[in-house]
Amino acid sequence: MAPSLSEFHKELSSLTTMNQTTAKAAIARDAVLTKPAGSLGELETLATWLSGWQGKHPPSCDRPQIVVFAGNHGVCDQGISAFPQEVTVQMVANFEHGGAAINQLALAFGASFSVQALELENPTADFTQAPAMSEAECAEALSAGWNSIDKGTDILVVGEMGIGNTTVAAALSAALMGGTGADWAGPGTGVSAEGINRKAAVIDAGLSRHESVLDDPLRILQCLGGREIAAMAGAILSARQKHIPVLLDGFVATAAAAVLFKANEQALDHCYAGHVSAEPGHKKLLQAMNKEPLLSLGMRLGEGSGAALALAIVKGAVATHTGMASFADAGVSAEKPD
Ligand SMILES: Cc1cc2ncn([C@H]3O[C@H](COP(=O)(O)O)[C@@H](O)[C@H]3O)c2cc1C
Ligand SMILES: O=C(O)c1cccnc1
Repeated sequence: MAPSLSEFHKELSSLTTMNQTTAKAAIARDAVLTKPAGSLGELETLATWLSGWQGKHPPSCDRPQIVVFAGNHGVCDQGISAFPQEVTVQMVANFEHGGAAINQLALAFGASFSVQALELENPTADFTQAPAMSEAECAEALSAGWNSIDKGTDILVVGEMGIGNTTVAAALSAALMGGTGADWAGPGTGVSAEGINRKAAVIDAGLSRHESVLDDPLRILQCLGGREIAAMAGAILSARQKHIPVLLDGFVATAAAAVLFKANEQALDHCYAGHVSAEPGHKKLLQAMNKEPLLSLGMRLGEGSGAALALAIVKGAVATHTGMASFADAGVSAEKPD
């Protein structure tokens, strides 16, 4: 049977929850490791978060999976990117040959990598003219993401490639969080100030055309989104139901996640923000969802690259949490009472 949006609505209303027993086991172990209490800062929070969402203690970061989804956007007809649309399919070939930034980051941090091209020869409709996708197309893209997670994956990074998709992410952000095109449009691949104004006007046109669906996040995704963005949303939701924590990448990946957040404010509790992108809308979008980024490196690439770098931090959290000695085992004196 063809997938439908109602199945994803159903998943969003029956989310798995964090395992309190394994989260507590992590907190208890943390308390006896040979360091002053709290001295590993965010690494301690990460170890507990991983344990809780993986539902196991000790937690692991041995089988990270990075999946990049690629899609093309009809809204490119409005002249909203510094690059031509054919770069999407050219970059897919580059990913397949190992030549993109994300290939090198996957290698550097021992992650598996795959790319899924989603009907690149058939771009979504220009959202200023029509819904970007039919309901069936949107559900199909969500399903592609839902089915993309490998057996044994213990942490997931989703990334994207799609010329024009910072305009799409900004339109989604405005529709989901409020505001106008000017509040969310940014340079993307490097458009001029005039280009940013054009992006803002295109987004405003999309918002007014699809005004009637703005109270339903999955309809917003269908009307203003794109295939790679729907696939990222499907993968993030699938990871939740499979007890796999997720690292969020930049503005575009976070806009996909924001669809889930607006449908259910608990839907991203299994997600950590890997980094904050230089694309200006990203910081605002993270703030709207109460997410603190792990890294801030001025990156603005997408492809999952910022989240892939954050794998190094998560690996550090797991290594210290699992490998350190306890005060008792190491014969180190514990803190004196006051
Ligand atoms: C060579 C190249 C590699 C990329 N890798 C990611 N993106 C990023 O830039 C695009 C979004 O920016 P805009 O909305 O301005 O088109 C997306 O494909 C995103 O993944 C790239 C862009 C280019 C040109
Ligand atoms: O932050 C991102 O996801 C981003 C920024 C610029 C271009 N592409 C993606």
